[in-house]
Amino acid sequence: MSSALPMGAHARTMKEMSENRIEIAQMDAEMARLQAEIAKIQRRKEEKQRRNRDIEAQQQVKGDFSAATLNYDSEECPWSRSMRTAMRETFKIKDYRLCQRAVCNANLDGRDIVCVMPTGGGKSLTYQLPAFCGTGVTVVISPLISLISDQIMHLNELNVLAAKMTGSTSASEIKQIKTRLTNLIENNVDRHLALLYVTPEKISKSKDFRSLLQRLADNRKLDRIVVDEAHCVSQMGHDFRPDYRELHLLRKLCPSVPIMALTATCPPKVRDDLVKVLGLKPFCKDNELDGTLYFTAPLYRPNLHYSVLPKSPQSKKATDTVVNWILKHHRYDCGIVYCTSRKQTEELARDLQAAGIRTGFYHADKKDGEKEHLHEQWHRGEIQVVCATIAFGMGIDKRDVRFVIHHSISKSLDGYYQESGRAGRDGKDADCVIFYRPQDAWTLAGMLMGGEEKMFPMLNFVQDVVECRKLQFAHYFSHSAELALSAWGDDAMDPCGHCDNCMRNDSEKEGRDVSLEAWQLVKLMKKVCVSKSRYTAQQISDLARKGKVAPKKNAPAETVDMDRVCGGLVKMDAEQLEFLLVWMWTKGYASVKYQQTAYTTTAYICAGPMAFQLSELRKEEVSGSGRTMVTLPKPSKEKKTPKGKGKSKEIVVSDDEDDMFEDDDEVEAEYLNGLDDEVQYIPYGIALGLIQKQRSDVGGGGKGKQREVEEDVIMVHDDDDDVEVAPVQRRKRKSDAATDSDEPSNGGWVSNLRGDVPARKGPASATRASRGKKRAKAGKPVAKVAKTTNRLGPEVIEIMDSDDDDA
Ligand SMILES: Nc1ncnc2c1ncn2[C@@H]1O[C@H](COP(=O)(O)OP(=O)(O)OP(=O)(O)O)[C@@H](O)[C@H]1O
Repeated sequence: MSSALPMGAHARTMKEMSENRIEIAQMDAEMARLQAEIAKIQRRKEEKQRRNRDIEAQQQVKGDFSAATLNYDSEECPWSRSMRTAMRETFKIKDYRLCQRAVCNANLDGRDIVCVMPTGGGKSLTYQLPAFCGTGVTVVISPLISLISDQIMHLNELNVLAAKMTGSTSASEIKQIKTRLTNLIENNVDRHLALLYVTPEKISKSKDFRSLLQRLADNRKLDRIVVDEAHCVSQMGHDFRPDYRELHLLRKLCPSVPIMALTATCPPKVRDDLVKVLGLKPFCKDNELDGTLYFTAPLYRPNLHYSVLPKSPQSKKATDTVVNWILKHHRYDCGIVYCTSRKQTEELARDLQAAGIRTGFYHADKKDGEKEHLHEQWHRGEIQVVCATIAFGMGIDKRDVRFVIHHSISKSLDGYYQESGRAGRDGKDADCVIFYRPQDAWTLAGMLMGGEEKMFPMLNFVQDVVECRKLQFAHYFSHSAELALSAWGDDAMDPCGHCDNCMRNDSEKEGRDVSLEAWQLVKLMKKVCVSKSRYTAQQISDLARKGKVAPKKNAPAETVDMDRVCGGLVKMDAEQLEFLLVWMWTKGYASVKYQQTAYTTTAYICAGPMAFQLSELRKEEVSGSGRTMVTLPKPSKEKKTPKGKGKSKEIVVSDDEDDMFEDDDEVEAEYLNGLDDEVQYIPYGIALGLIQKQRSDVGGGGKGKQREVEEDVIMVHDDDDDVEVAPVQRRKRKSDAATDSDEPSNGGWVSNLRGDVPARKGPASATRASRGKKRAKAGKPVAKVAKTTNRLGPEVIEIMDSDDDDA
């Protein structure tokens, strides 16, 4: 019997199948649309949940704050008048800030206190002023000698009697201090020592000092004990110090002496630890007369301008970027550059020094004496920039720090908030800049070997190119530290309007659908990490983009058939792909395994616990589904310097440093480089940095040094610290030919690099943009620089001036 269907039936069957296929495809499309919709709703739901938690936290902690300040924020206390006089006359401070008055009053009333105020918010005054007004001594426990020295220096300048007992205090000084304290106990003094600073080791290790404390307390001459940077007590904090644990001895030794704990960051777990370790009384409710008072003050500091800037994968270039940024934005200002390693602090300091910036370096390997010396030099302004590990900075009180740069990311966002908070303590504008590249995330992972819960908020911060930095801090601290959003000011939910993300164009903030790429990466990691689990993020990125990874010594290149594994190569720029990998790690699509050798720990990447959410799907289900939306930074358009001796490359310096791009070099470079493929434009400010650097490379900046190069080159004169950059010959760009005739023959651009570059006569701002575009399109940059590469690195060999339109 034949199974063949009659012709009509067959055609009907075929037709039905074909209709079914169409319907299935439509259903797939509908499902994909619904999934994207669900993902969107999910995001909106999370946003609403987050908002509700914010409101709850706000209401809850607002209550605590008002209870704590109710009785004390007044001028009605018996000591109010004398305290105000001391504040003005001795401390030269006109009025109280934030919750300073309430804390001072609570201190003089003998309360236990936990005070959380922003870095640079003025915590010191809250115990120094009561100490000055009291009759006994205030003992301050502080984690770092540099911090202590700084405070003592400042207090002595104000003529407040303060001393320190640390490892570097000489025997004769210690003797003197002890005599003073004994005299105080015996009521035998005219002017008493108001403040005595010690490190926590002094409490944990010196029996002699502990018995001195006890004697002071027994004789009612110990007014209070202040624990500065109190978060160091807790292992849950970002800066745990084992010696802080031993501070539990204090309450036992001097049970009736009030204790004050000060910090800028205090998550609930840290706060609980504080209470436990320091033996503080339970937090008081309402207007109880006993119990520990908890004060917080707004943590947002509007004078700090936060930004995250891209960092080159090559370390030399990365360092140059930092040097040039400083030269351009803060040539004569005081600042700190935080580095991850001791070696990095020294190298960067050398480069900055070579660029003519008075720079010192600071790290744990330096001897105590050297540290103190550097610290004093910095305080006196003899050193302008300090390149340091995080050993430098906690509690550093230099008011005029105009910038804090992080050459690499911090270990946690709490840490970053503290470190960057060293800037702008005088309330004036200051920049807080992180130079970030995704590979730093893996380096830090290798250093920390875990601790993702602390690292991820930091990574989210640097990878987020959309949300206002102030709001990111506010969300982080209000969740992680359960701090009230009100701690970020009354307008806590308003964007700051001046960070990099607030200043970014909306077009740069648009999310990109990377569902397919994320799916491919998950598939790839699942595949290769089963057969071999040792691929770094960089290698996974290579495999994903090229299907092969660079061979190790004498080994063949490792290849993966990407078509079979995940339907083809991942089509994404390398920088963006590494950025995506970090994002996948923070979201659980990827995870990290660590491999330790005697010298280093390497972080290897593999599929994470959430990977199944993507890997279980088919390619058609993820492709264009909108499941995974990420805003990636724009790929940088860095052009490669030609390799090989003698090869040269023309670079054109644009003149618009104070015109249409309003000093934003990156925007300027991006715009100009989009105009012409053959010529690389560099912004004027960066060119100045280059020239300055070369000047110090070749001439050392010494008096009378002169750099004259042959024809076609720029002459760098260094005469009595005046530098002239004199163009000697004009070189024509092809497109310039028509316009060159009316340009002066020797350019005439002479600039004194020591002072400000002479202001150019510029048209009114309304016409700047069109003028700038016209000039750039006509190929009329004011100055051109041709560059060769020699052993000193890039050498500027020619600067030519075109005209100034307004001349
Ligand atoms: N009420 C005030 N008015 C003006 N300036 C003040 C006031 N209170 C403190 N300052 C100044 O602000 C600067 C920062 O104060 P302080 O060193 O106490 O900050 P901090 O809160 O201890 O910061 P950190 O956590 O970084 O140690 C100091 O230079 C101090 O003199």
